[in-house]
Amino acid sequence: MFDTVRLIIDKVKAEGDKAVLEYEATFDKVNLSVLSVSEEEILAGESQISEQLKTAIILAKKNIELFHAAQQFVGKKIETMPGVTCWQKAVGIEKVGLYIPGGTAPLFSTVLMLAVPAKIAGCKEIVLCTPPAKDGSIHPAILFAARLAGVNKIFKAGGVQAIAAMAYGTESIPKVYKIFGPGNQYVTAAKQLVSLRDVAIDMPAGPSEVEVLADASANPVFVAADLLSQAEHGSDSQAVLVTTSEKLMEAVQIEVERQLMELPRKDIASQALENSKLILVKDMEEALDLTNEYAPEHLIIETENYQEVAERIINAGSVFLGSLSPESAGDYASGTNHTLPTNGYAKAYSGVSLDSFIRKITFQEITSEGMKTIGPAIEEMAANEQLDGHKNAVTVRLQMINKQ
Ligand SMILES: NC(=O)c1ccc[n+]([C@@H]2O[C@H](COP(=O)([O-])OP(=O)(O)OC[C@H]3O[C@@H](n4cnc5c(N)ncnc54)[C@H](O)[C@@H]3O)[C@@H](O)[C@H]2O)c1
Ligand SMILES: N[C@H](CO)Cc1c[nH]c[nH+]1
Ligand SMILES: [Zn+2]
Repeated sequence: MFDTVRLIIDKVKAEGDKAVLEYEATFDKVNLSVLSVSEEEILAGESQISEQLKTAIILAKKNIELFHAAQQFVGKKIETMPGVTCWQKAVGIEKVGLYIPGGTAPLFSTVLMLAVPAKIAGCKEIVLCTPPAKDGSIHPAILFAARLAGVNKIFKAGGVQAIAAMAYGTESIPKVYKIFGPGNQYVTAAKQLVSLRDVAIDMPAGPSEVEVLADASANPVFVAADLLSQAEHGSDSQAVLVTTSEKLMEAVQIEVERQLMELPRKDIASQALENSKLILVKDMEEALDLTNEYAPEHLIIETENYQEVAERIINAGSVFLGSLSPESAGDYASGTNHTLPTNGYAKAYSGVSLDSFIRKITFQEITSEGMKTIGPAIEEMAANEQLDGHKNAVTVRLQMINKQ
């Protein structure tokens, strides 16, 4: 797969819009003449959305805003020695590219998860790419959420070609400094390849995963619903139950089969269930070891003492506590971000947050008092690294200060 992805990236890098348009015809089966979404299309899209959906999107945006605005960095000035002051300032990344998946479902909720923190961070240019439908349109809710959250430009491009276009720039799609957003295995591979040299990325956020960690107190109807909620994302999604109760496991198995039949996306979900597992463990210790080793993107803890269990989680993307906290809450509207590391990457990466959209610049200011105290140590270290130019930059200042 990486070879195919590399080929697409190279062609987009060399041929720009022409290659993106060709790949849109190949992979999304759509014949486009332009990639950018016009103002008229955005307005027409907005008029197609029901008032109920607008209200729900506005509610979700408000919660996501509240949660991410509370993550604002407050840089403290630290006097490391008298007269030597150091501090950090957070600055938004100027140009960011958001990828919104659209292959199997139009994920307009992901627009909020990425554009809301980008806006709070102060990113100036927020570009969005998403695959169009076969008639060349973009789902109206994607357009509505994008406008609401402050996206500057929207383009009809999906998959590898979209990632390559944002990484290198084309005639119409601007080059950005960092690319964000989840996607299927092709999108994730493309993000990893372009990030080797040319652009930053948030993290590998691939096919969705959920683990439910449950004991005998859990409700099998809820557990089955949670497993299926992620299985329906794609045939490569994973839904895992880890439980200390054989009785619960059997009840969940029956419930999954029953609820699956009622799901419109039962074909996708049943393929995902083939990569999924119900695992019986001997005790909570074994459950915790297994969970921390799996490092699930999402973890739902439905046990009697879920707060104690949660204290012992060290590897997971986002955790949902108790029987009334389904993953769907975090996927849409509780306020936390749903763009999260998959495939074990939660051991090393955090999900998207306000921090993902900023850099911290360090500052320092030294007074003559500070230079007198710190200067000799710098001179000594520079001389021993045999870097006399460095030493001299301090010496000339100390000479001037000592003359005063
Ligand atoms: N980890 C997270 O935070 C998170 C959040 C939301 C969604 N997701 C996941 O995002 C994924 C979305 O996937 P999707 O497929 O629906 O949409 P997508 O937009 O990621 O992928 C669609 C694109 O894939 C490309 N493609 C398809 N087949 C190809 C091929 N054979 N070769 C090259 N390119 C090809 C096409 O260009 C198409 O535009 C799901 O797996 C979902 O679970 C993850
Ligand atoms: N569960 C996905 C994250 O892995 C996010 C999502 C969007 N819409 C519904 N769910
Ligand atoms: Zn989901």
